[in-house]
Amino acid sequence: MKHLRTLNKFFLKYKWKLLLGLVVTIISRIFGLYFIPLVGNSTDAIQQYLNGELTNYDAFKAELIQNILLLVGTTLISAFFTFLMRQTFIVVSRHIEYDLKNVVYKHYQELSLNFYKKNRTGDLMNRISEDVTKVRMYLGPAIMYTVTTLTSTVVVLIFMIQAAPVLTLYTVIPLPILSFAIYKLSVAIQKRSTIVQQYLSKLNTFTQESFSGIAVIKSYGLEQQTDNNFTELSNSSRDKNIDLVKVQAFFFPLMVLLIGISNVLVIYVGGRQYITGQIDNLGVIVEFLLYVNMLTWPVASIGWVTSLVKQAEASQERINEFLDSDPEIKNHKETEDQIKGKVTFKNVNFTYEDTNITALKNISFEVNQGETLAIIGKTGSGKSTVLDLIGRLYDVEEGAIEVDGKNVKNLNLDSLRRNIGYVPQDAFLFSDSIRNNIKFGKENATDQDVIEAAKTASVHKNIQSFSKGYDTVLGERGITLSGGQKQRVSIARAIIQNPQILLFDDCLSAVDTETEEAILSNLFKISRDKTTIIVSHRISSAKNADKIIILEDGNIVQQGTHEELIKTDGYYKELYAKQLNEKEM
Ligand SMILES: Nc1ncnc2c1ncn2[C@@H]1O[C@H](COP(=O)(O)OP(=O)(O)OP(=O)(O)O)[C@@H](O)[C@H]1O
Repeated sequence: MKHLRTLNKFFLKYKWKLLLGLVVTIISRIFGLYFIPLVGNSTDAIQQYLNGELTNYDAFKAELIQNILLLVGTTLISAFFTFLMRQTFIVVSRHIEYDLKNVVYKHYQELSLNFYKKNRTGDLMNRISEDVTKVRMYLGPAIMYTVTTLTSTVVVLIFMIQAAPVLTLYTVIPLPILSFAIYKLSVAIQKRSTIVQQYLSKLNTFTQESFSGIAVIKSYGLEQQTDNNFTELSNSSRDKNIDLVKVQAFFFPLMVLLIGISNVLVIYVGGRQYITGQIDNLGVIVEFLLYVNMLTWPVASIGWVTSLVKQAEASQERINEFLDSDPEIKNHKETEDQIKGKVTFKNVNFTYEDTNITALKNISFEVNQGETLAIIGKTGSGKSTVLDLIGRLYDVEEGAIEVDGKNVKNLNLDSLRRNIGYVPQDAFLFSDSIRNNIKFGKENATDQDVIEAAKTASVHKNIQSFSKGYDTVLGERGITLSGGQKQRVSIARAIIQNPQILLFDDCLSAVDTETEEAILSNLFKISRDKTTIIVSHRISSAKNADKIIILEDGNIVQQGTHEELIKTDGYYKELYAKQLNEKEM
């Protein structure tokens, strides 16, 4: 139970509701069982009247009517309290499920990129949905049935022992066997349902990927192969489901068999005791038959509840594994910082933990507030890594990265990131309206702000040409926009937040040189007091920058202005000549 201890704080939060649930359950059980002595009493009265021991017909009739009214009354009261019982326990379990999901989601958001690289999205989703649902089964039904079982068993046993102690002993003998058998069965069911669940996850991932990659599947003519793979997977999934159903089919017959054995024992032992005079009235046997049936479900539920708790324990362990993992990137300063934008790299070395690739080697440079730096280099030379390190998506071990002369590790993380407008290489747009995609950068932005940002990113005219304008809803991953349009919406999103540092990661690659020029000149106007770093493969993006650095295999191999670099032999000069040639052709 050690993993489930994490949930104790939630129990404390809802302690009064849970206590109320306990009281309500006890009341509902007492009233729920009260009808049994009434039935026994009525049977005895009928027996006495038939034997001639009771001669007054009116008194006999009055007793029966009184019993019937009491029976209806107590059952109604019990039903009402059973309703309240569900309203407390199950409602609390839903509240805790909600709280737990929020806690997990918030923690996920705080975890670093490295965590996301190590764990698959499907797994993350499963833990926040499937696993939390399993934990809810412990919080709601498991606790509710435990309380019901305990109260029912205690109340029933008190009633039974009062009526006939020896008969009680015989009739409860099969019940622990029933509980154990149900437990074994539940474990077998659980094992099989875990496998079914895994197959379901595989099927989901497969279908999701094949729909997302439908363009590749179609263009390579892979429909038949994909279809075959799907059929194979769904056949295995069906077989595992059939395995599960076979075991589940034992559940009710087993219960009926064991209830039957208890009933036979009541009739056999009770009958013998009645014949030998150890029991005075037949009503006791009738009462016991009802008691046994009232006890069966609670006792059977012990086995079921045990397996629910075991499943919840396993799920909570998986949830805790993520909850206990510390975000690698931590905020070391509570108070906010005013960011101006000067960026300095001092002898920075950086190696990716998972691939062991040293992406940056002894990198040093400085960009003052208001300046523009361009980073040029071949693919894989470390350009994107430079940008990622400024916003502390990763922390460096060797060397230092400073903003406004302070190590980024000592700045308030929130202030730092809010002052960075980052446009990634692969523009990611949410399945939402264009307006909201741009506003993502600044929640309280007005429509005018959105339009201004879109104008600066040279995408306003395109958006206006859509019939729904800024309200155009983008499909999953923004598929209704062209590559260049996506990049520009993504630029507008960075600009709207009015950050002090703008980081553009090769985000003009999909626009023509004319549009590129328009965007760069607009950016120049709005970023006079801001620091801009542009990563690019194109000279046209870099030529107006205050500084240009050339990266090769993680090293700075050249630096200077456009004018200086085109006069120096090296990568920049070659690239310039090549791109000039292409333009002329
Ligand atoms: N998240 C990552 N985890 C592990 N290794 C990485 C990661 N990102 C990049 N690398 C590796 O680090 C090196 C530098 O990559 P980086 O993305 O910084 O290059 P780049 O110059 O931006 O390339 P491109 O122009 O193709 O975008 C590459 O060898 C790459 O394989």
